[in-house]
Amino acid sequence: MTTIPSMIPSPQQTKNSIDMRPIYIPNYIPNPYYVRIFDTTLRDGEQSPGAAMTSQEKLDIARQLAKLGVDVIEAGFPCSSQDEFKAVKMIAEEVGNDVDDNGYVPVIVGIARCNQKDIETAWEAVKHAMRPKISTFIATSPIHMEHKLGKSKEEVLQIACKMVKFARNLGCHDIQFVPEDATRSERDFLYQILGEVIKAGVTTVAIPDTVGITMPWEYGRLIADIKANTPGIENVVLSSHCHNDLGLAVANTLEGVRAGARQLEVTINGIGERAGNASLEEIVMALKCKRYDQFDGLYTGINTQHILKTSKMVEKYTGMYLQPHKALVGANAFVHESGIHQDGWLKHKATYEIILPESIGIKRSKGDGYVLGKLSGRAALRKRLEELGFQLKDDEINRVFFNFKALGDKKKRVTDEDLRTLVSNEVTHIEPIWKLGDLQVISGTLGLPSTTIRLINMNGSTHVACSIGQGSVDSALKAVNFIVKEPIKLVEYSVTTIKNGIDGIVTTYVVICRENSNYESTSTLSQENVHPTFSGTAAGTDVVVSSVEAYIAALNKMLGSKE
Ligand SMILES: CC(=O)SCCNC(=O)CCNC(=O)[C@H](O)C(C)(C)COP(=O)(O)OP(=O)(O)OC[C@H]1O[C@@H](n2cnc3c(N)ncnc32)[C@H](O)[C@@H]1OP(=O)(O)O
Ligand SMILES: CC(C)C(=O)C(=O)O
Ligand SMILES: [Mg+2]
Repeated sequence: MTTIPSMIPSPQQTKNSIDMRPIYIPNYIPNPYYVRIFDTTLRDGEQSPGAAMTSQEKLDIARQLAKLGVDVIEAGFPCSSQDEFKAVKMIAEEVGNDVDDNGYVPVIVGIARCNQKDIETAWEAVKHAMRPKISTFIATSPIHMEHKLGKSKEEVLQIACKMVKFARNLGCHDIQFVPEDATRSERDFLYQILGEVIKAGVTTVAIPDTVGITMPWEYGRLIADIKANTPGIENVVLSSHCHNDLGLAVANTLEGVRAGARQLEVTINGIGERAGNASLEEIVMALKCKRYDQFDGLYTGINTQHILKTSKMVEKYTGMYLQPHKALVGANAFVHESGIHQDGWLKHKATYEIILPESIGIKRSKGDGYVLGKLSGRAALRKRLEELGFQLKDDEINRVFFNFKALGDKKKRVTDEDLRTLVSNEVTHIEPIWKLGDLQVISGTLGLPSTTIRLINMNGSTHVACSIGQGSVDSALKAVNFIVKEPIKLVEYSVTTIKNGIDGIVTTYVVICRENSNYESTSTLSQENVHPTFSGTAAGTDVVVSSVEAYIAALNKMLGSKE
């Protein structure tokens, strides 16, 4: 066992030598403020239903995990299949020997049950790494020992010690022992078995909350109790391994580290068996955010700039897609929609953002960071309009804002296209060129729907046309097109009912632009090519009439607009 040097740096010294990774000694971390990150995305993460990866994909992720700077990569369960063995071996040979300029190379772990075949296979897979490690586990809770293993406490204790010694005799000197289902195990038995495997030669012991049943304060207490009661515990590194069945994996892990765990077992995006494991990004950023006020100066060696890239890679390879509101790496994690937040954020980012998104590798460009919708306010509307190249006066903003809110009530998002339409509506005050006279629709099961329409031009002339179409509305709009003879492209069409029931009022919203438009302009700020669009709305009890009226309203704006 390594003896502990007497010179331990203070938090202040640690503060000054920020993010220095101490040299790797299996059973001891030379800096008491350093927390090892043990990534198990490729082992427990892959146990997520449907997340299986090929050996090549696992190798790619392992390379990325090394860029992220994890201390330990649990690469897989070598005994589980041939391709899994190959994956772990490739990772050990390649990633496990790729030493960087600072001497960093990740430890490569293969997991094994407490039996000779698993352990031999794991060793064969990892032994070519510079820092190979075997993690061997056996359940210690009454329910698992009785119903799953069919073994007594004495048998489990004896198997565990025998298998640790077996692994050492193979030549493996860095061994982790895991008492599976530790949080439901009897305390005294836990202290006993941990004490015995430490004597048998393990370098780390992990305490898994295998079924995610534990409360944060219970998990913290368990770690503290193990530290206080396990013979020889000071000679090994204590590791936490928490599952998320009650959504507490991260909270439990953080309590674990506060109580003395100095290795944290985590996965990218929090993927893992059932509801997943503690998420690497959440743990690392929580430690970073609250390093001095809550965690006594504890720190990790993670290069946080690689978090987003790693998250995206794992999402893609596992097919485990992130919910938009996933902390830190979800699509909405740094996006603001409500007006009060947007206003604050536009004035000073830290009003609503606790970390710089750039610190986890998010690159923001213009227009990122906020979206417009029903709950947005004038500040964000003005900002986006400016980004799109529109400089509006206050009274114009107020009028656009009124219509913007009305649109927001109908749609989930108000897009840039919508904004351009709202502005074009605001700045064009047009005398109608066409009005609806009459229309008649024939529809049913006998033949195609057809519409006969009469439009009145501003010069007083009337024009009649008839058209068939895919449906009643389609036939009516086509009949309008026959009369007006303009190249119109329908960009958007939506109908909402204000009151349920067949007698309800329908509101129709139509957006059009010129087909093959040459009237393209360039937004001054975004430099995008922009086709002017024109909208119209109408309401009534007849959906076809309402649609035609909305279409004609948009058409009149288009005809009246200047290039
Ligand atoms: C909490 C965890 O995350 S543990 C890790 C879970 N991960 C996995 O299981 C993924 C990889 N697993 C596999 O590919 C397969 O389960 C294999 C290849 C390991 C084993 O397959 P099989 O031999 O067909 O066994 P099967 O999976 O059906 O059953 C597991 C056996 O291991 C035994 N076992 C379970 N845990 C342990 C252990 N830690 N030590 C020794 N034996 C164990 C069980 O009692 C059972 O034995 P039995 O068949 O005598 O009843
Ligand atoms: C086998 C161990 C490490 C585990 O994944 C668990 O108990 O959750
Ligand atoms: Mg687990």
